[in-house]
Formats: sequence, structure tokens, C-alpha cells
Amino acid sequence: MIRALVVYESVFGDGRAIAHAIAEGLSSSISADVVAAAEAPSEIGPDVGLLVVGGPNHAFGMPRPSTREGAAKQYGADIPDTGAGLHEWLGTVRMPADGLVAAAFDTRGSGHRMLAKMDHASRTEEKLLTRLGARVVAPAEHFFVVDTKGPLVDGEEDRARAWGRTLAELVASRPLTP
Ligand SMILES: Cc1cc2nc3c(=O)[nH]c(=O)nc-3n(C[C@H](O)[C@H](O)[C@H](O)COP(=O)(O)O)c2cc1C
Repeated sequence: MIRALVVYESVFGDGRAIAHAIAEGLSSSISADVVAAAEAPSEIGPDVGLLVVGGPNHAFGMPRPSTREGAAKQYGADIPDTGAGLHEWLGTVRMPADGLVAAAFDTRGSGHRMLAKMDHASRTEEKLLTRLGARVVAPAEHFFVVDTKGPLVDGEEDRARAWGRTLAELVASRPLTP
């Protein structure tokens, strides 16, 4: 039985809520675990068949130390280590030798829906996944927050659950090896 792993970065908790909702959706068909990138394992075990990663858009891209510091200074975010997040994890994690399939998501402000048409954080997440040898099997999904510190726009957790169910069906219907 394959397992799914959802690895997220979240400064204000919205991405964490989305990651858990995705895992709930995945759990309709496969067992799914959720972990913050700063605490994620340095090696993905062979039992993981699907890796889902996601985090916030910061300055049109994935969070980096300078934007995390900005979030702490400007918005009072509590970030224990501004050098540890999804980008850093995807830069060092070791993948199973026979690869795995993956999907990416991000969270972003809802003020500029047009911006959602330009892939930012999730685009980089997909590039890093591909560089690691993972096969991205679904288009990235974007989830919206009302303001910088949240909350999520109404209905986004339901949409994340539905996306999780769709991903689970997708991996169940096709071979998992890249
Ligand atoms: C430093 C910083 C830069 C941000 N830049 C962007 C941006 O370029 N585009 C955008 O849509 N949202 C931007 N946001 C809003 C974040 O996307 C939002 O805070 C995040 O999605 C909330 O998720 P979280 O609660 O999981 O951290 C920015 C937020 C911060 C703190």
C-alpha cells in the first residue's frame, strides 16, 4: 500500500490548514501524512508513492530567508529558523531511487486574481521536484487568503479536500513509477 506525504511551509497557518485538508482528501483512498518542511525527513522512504508540496507566495516566489525575515519584522510572524523552509528542504532531500510522483500547491493573496494566472511559488516548487527526479502528475493548485495573515477565503479548505481526492484517484489510476 503506497503512502502520500504532504510537506508544507506556512508562516501564518493558512498553508498548514490547506496541507491538512489535502491530506484529508487523499485519505479517501490512500494513507497520507503531513509534515512541516522544517521538520520533514531528509530522505523519502520507498513506501511514499506521492509527494505533495506547497507553501506561500512571498515576493512572487517561494519564501526565502529575506522574505521570512520580512514577515517577522513587518507582520510579527514567529519563525524560529528563517533559513529552514520548503525551498531549502527540496534542495537537500534524498528521493527514492526509483523516483516518485508529485504535485505542488501554493497560497496567495486574493486581491489580484490575475496574478494567479502567473505561476510563482508553485512553478519553482515544480522545477525543484523535477530536478529531484519526481514526476509532476497534476497542474499546480493555488489557494487564496483574504489578507497577508489570512484567513483563507471561504471554501478553500473544501477545494483543497477535493483536490486531495482528485490526486488520490489520479495516482490510483496510473502506474506510480516515473
Ligand atoms: C514577505 C511576504 C511577501 C508576500 N508576497 C506575496 C506575493 O508576491 N504574492 C501574493 O499573492 N501574496 C504574497 N504574500 C501573501 C502570502 O502569500 C500570504 O501571507 C500567505 O499565502 C499566507 O499563507 P500562510 O498563512 O501559510 O503563511 C506575501 C506575504 C509576505 C509575508
